[in-house]
Amino acid sequence: MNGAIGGSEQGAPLMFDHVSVRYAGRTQRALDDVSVTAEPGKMTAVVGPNGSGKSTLVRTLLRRVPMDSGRVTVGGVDVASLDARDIARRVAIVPQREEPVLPLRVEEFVALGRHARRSAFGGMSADDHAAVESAVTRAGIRDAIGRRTDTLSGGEWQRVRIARALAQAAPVLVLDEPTTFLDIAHEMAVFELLDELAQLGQTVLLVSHQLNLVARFASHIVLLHRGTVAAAGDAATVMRGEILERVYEWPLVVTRDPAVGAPALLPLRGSGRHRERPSS
Ligand SMILES: Nc1ncnc2c1ncn2[C@@H]1O[C@H](COP(=O)(O)OP(=O)(O)OP(=O)(O)O)[C@@H](O)[C@H]1O
Repeated sequence: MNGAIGGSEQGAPLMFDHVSVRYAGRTQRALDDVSVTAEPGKMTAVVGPNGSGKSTLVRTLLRRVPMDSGRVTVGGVDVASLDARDIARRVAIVPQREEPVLPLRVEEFVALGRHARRSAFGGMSADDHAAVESAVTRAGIRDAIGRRTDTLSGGEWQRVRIARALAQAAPVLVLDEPTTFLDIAHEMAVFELLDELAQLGQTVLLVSHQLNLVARFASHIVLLHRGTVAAAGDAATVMRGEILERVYEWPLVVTRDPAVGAPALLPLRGSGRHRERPSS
């Protein structure tokens, strides 16, 4: 990821307000009275073990899950009152999973991010072209231009999907595990890009399993556990050994990231004769 950052939309607060969700056929709620606020100008991260409800929270934004109670607002407007196009003008989402369905070229796929801003029969405007161009540069996918999306590697496809969301130029950017499949350099570049976008005023909500990078970059962290908020706050508040061991059900220590001094998690070998404990 590289290139000039410019023309970012100013963010709007994204609020999940006492949200409860129960999927059909399940006795347990996937989310139980969860409240999360992502503020403009900040990177907010939602973390937690597999199945703790992170993607469900993202899905409530698209109204794709049955909410028992609560509401989700963007800039104070309830998403229940908006149609899909209105939501897409306000929130750009990179979902956790997605396969290239149509045989599109990369630049055509990124241009889909402009859909909500175009008239039904109009072609691409100069603004649309500029937004696609900027997204391609920011996402570092220029080398992939001209290629078909179904020929990309996992990491290339991930970055192309991020580019489509950037092209949307929405005030709120929501990414569900955007660095899966990415190597160290591309993963760091994504975190640095999101940090820059947040500093420019956008609202950035990130779902991630990369706790150590989240601790370095996010200003606000929400730890989900079995559909409830186990901890929320800055890295020092959430990245605590006793909390993380209980939630992840695995022995670990929290140490200091030598580069920046942020809390850093070190999982220990946890079973049988390999069980480790730090020497004190
Ligand atoms: N469509 C569905 N129908 C029934 N249960 C579902 C459905 N989608 C998710 N769940 C359940 O809801 C709970 C939360 O799932 P969710 O996908 O939100 O977790 P997650 O925190 O995103 O997990 P991961 O880290 O594995 O992606 C899990 O128990 C999951 O099995």
